[in-house]
Amino acid sequence: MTATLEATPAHAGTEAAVRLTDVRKTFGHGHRAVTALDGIDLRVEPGEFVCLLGASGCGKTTLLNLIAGLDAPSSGEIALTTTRPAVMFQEAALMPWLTAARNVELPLRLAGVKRADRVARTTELLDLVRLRNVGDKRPHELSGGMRQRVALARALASALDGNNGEAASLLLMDEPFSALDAITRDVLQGELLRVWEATGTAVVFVTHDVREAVRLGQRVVLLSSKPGRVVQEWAVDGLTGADEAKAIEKINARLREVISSHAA
Ligand SMILES: Nc1ncnc2c1ncn2[C@@H]1O[C@H](COP(=O)(O)OP(=O)(O)OP(=O)(O)O)[C@@H](O)[C@H]1O
Repeated sequence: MTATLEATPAHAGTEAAVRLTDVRKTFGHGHRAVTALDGIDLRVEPGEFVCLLGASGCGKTTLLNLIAGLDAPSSGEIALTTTRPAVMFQEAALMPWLTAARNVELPLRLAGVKRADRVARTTELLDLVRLRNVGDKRPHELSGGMRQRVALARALASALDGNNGEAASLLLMDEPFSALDAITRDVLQGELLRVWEATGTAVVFVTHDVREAVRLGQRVVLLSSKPGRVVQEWAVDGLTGADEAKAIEKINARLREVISSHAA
């Protein structure tokens, strides 16, 4: 089950959805400089679901921001096949004065998509996240889980290239369910897997929850802290029952080891 980054020769010839080569990120200068990430090599295949796992402060958000193009690496290379990755954060950050449907439609409007196409695509996306009946509600009228579904639909809308209606080819998610209660989180994880299967998008999902990473991901990539480095990765696709439990236990043990070696 355990694999190293080098152990993916089957994809060597194909173009990756995301490819990071020797990426380093330092914040600040001189004796105050903090190296958040160092020597990160990572490849995510088209349509692959990868979970980035690590303790608080190990650089997960920094890495996602770099992939999203929200920040630039200090050195190294980042290559994406899409120019418009979809991004979803812990907080839904919806426009409170707009209805759910208008929130989903907003990125399409900003991209200059024609009204009839916008309406059709918004309806499709609300259907995809099972919110068709609440399109006319404002964010404060929705539950936390519903707001995150709207945020997911909006993220998918923002990733469209022009008005050709193509599904997102890369979805970047930063602990999107961590503020939700356990039952809602469980439901939303299932919904996300359904949306992933329906759209065929590649997903990079940041979490500090091993159980979540193993349930969702095809591959779990563990980062160390200060600086963040890839320490190990596991293929976890399709694991259920005892195999899933064993994987969770194994990854948890390794995560604890990484945290305690950092604390020592
Ligand atoms: N803008 C910034 N300026 C200075 N240091 C920063 C900045 N952003 C992040 N850092 C530092 O980089 C390191 C990685 O931070 P990052 O937020 O990426 O970690 P994380 O793994 O996402 O943490 P958490 O799980 O707690 O959200 C931390 O030491 C943090 O203090």
